[in-house]
Amino acid sequence: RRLTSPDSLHHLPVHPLWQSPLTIPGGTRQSPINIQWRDSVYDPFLKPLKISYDPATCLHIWNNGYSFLVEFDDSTDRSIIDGGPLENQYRLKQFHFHWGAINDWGSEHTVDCKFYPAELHLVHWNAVVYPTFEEAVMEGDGLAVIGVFLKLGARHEGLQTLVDALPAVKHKDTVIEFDVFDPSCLMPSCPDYWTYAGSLTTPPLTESVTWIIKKQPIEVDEDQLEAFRMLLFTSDGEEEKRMVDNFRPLQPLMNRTVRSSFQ
Ligand SMILES: Cc1ccn(O)c(=O)c1
Ligand SMILES: [Zn+2]
Repeated sequence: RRLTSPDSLHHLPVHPLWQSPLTIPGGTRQSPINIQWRDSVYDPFLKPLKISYDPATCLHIWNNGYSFLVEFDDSTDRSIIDGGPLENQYRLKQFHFHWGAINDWGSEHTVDCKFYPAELHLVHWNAVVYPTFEEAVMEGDGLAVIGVFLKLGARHEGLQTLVDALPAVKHKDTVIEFDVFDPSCLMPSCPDYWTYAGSLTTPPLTESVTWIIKKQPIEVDEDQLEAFRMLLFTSDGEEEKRMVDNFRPLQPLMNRTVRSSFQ
């Protein structure tokens, strides 16, 4: 006996993405988490993170209905990261952000329970071991995501070229060409990071991510954060819903240790 017939499902309220299951049954390494600075363990064997991105691999920006993604040509090893906690190199596929309706919250990870107004995620996959991104998403060592906190401060000139393009992707499922951008301009100058084993923060929430969270935030100004907040979750013609608060709630640390690359 089917508990819910297919047509009855259509009458359920539509859940925005991150209000999808808050916890994964049997999940032991979910993300995001609070990083308690004093509980993180310095690991002297952690290497410096090596980043080499080719700006020409940038393809387009698209509003996928829960963030805006800047996607890259990942058919070759032209934009990769290596070193850090990683066993081999990982290919850049896309980067996106999570942010709040106001500056008091918006990041996915917190540091000593402090939220930042936004968080950048640069998503890479293990093309050395897995043939496709889709397969890597299902494997424990499949993905590596660099997290960078955004704090309110000076205008970020590198981010501005991205901000200027956002009005063109206001609505869900809109895309524009964006063919030269070097995401390394979004990296803070300090090399220090925390790292831990976690998951995607959006469905399928698979436990396939080695997280590398930069200790130092980058500064952006109020106008740049406001530009994120004028994007819409909704498609053109639908009742407008501002794209804000697109972050997943904190998940239990369970049996994990956060390592630091610094003392
Ligand atoms: C692959 C993936 C998808 C969504 N988010 O938020 C991530 O950080 C990584
Ligand atoms: Zn993310």
